Amino acid sequence: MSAPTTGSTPAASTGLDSAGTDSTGADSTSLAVRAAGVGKIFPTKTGDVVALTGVELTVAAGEFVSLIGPSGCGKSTLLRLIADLDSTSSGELQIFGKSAKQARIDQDYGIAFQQAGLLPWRTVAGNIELPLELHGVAKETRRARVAELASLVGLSDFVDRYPDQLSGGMQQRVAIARALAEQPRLLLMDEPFGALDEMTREYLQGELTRIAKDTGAAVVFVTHSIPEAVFLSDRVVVMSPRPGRITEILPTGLGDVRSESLRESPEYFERVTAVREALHGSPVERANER
Ligand SMILES: Nc1ncnc2c1ncn2[C@@H]1O[C@H](COP(=O)(O)OP(=O)(O)OP(=O)(O)O)[C@@H](O)[C@H]1O
Repeated sequence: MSAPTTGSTPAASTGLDSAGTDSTGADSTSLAVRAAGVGKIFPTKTGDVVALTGVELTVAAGEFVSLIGPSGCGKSTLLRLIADLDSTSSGELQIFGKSAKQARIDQDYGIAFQQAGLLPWRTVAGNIELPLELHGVAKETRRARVAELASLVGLSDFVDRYPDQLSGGMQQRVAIARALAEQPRLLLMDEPFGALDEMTREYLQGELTRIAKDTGAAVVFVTHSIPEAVFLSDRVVVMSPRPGRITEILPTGLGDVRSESLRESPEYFERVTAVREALHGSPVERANER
């Protein structure tokens, strides 16, 4: 993971000047994601739903950014726009300086969702190599890459198993390996640990920070969990609904290595409190609202 980059202020700016250069001097092609004034409206029978408005966000190469906010604030919509699974209604979105469509064609990112979405009739190896197979990668190359990825996610002894022979956490690790198969520079993850028990979840959080660091991939991670967002991220993006927008971006500044002891450190509690207050207001503010 990289050090926190652009600011902690409410996301009033992309941090980019007119030359497409951010405050760290990086040009837009070295940014994993650049969203400038991005909006999304879903027309429905009962009227337009403004899912996102004025989203300004940059994610640096190798940076880990979480999106957090109440249900319906547009977290998944933003991730789907980045993944080119849906199109923006306004604003500009670039992935490594390209359109979302071009980045999809170039396989610049891998995706993992809450449901692992494995093919039950294929083994672990068969699932991991699927994207490579679909893109015509030779069998020998696929085999070597599967071995590498299975080792990365700690499943070397399970490559011949089928999904229904694996725990939920192991299935999710297969999904992460599959998302990494084509060595993407960006991982898009929508609550990938949401369906797991707390212990497995914490274990996989540690694994994911290690994998992100080892591969150098940037990560955009959607979660409902404040501790999870803080533990994983270089920056936490706080969103609010009606219409969905970014209200605050908080750098965690917790350093590159995420050890289990971090979860009990004062710095960690401080950041968790800061994100909680950005989401819900301070206890005094909440009491005054009652
Ligand atoms: N295809 C669609 N058609 C109409 N409205 C949609 C569509 N997809 C999303 N929305 C609306 O857009 C808003 C944002 O939805 P989105 O799923 O992005 O929120 P979210 O923050 O990911 O929510 P959750 O945390 O519950 O998953 C919601 O009001 C939702 O009802």
